[in-house]
Amino acid sequence: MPKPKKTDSKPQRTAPSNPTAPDWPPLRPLLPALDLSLTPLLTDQIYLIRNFLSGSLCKNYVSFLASLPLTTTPGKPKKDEAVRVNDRFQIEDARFAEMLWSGTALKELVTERFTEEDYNDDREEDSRDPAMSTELAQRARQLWGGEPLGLNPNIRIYRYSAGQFFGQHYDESNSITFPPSPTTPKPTPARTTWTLLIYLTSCNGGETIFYPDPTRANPNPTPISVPPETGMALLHRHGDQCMLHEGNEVTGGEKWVLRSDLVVAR
Ligand SMILES: O=C(O)CCC(=O)C(=O)O
Ligand SMILES: [Fe+2]
Repeated sequence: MPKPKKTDSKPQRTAPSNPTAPDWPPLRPLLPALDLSLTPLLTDQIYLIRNFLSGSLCKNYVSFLASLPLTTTPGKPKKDEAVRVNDRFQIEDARFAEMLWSGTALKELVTERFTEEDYNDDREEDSRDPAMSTELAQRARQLWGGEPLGLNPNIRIYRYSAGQFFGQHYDESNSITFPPSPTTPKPTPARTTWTLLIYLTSCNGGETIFYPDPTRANPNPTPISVPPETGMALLHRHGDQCMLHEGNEVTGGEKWVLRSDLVVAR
């Protein structure tokens, strides 16, 4: 097995909305937020939101993204970088990050509906109780590694065609200055704690595969394989507690992914 590498090792500062940012299509149609849920695949490590974006929205996005100037990542990585072969587009776009956070179910799921108990019928009564909402905020900070502010304006688009892949690696946490947003009117010291992947297509192969650390009790744990599913979002913990993972080789069709990160206050 090749030595796992780190990615995104350079610290980055966020910039305000980029004037050269793409004219992103609206995030519509969307499924009603109440029909969506944050489902644990591995508690405290990997969560899924099925149908986070609708099929028609994904289709529309893929045709739009295909018109952007994607560049092929060379197969020869810099020292200490994971081997990755895909076509990418990267942009600092705080406005789009805010659109993805507040203009979808994400903000509500991450800040209010992230535990099984919160799906019960008493939810509305609970959230009106100040003691309950303090407890909820405390539990959110525990799971997400701090108070969730939004998404990393560093937006990355990946296209993997047949034969392309992203080798085994860990995702690093980055310190950023979170730009002013409706919830945080001033620039706020922040850091990324979870990776957000949104699959815009299904394909053959291309699974995101996570490798749990071997333990004494389980020296040979089964890898956790997530096949790309149109419109599904995946959140996984990164930084110190990141699991080793990879984007398996695509064997048929195209895998399109939109990547950002969850940002919390420092
Ligand atoms: O494309 C994938 O399945 C994985 C992408 C990934 O690991 C990353 O963006 O860091
Ligand atoms: Fe990764």
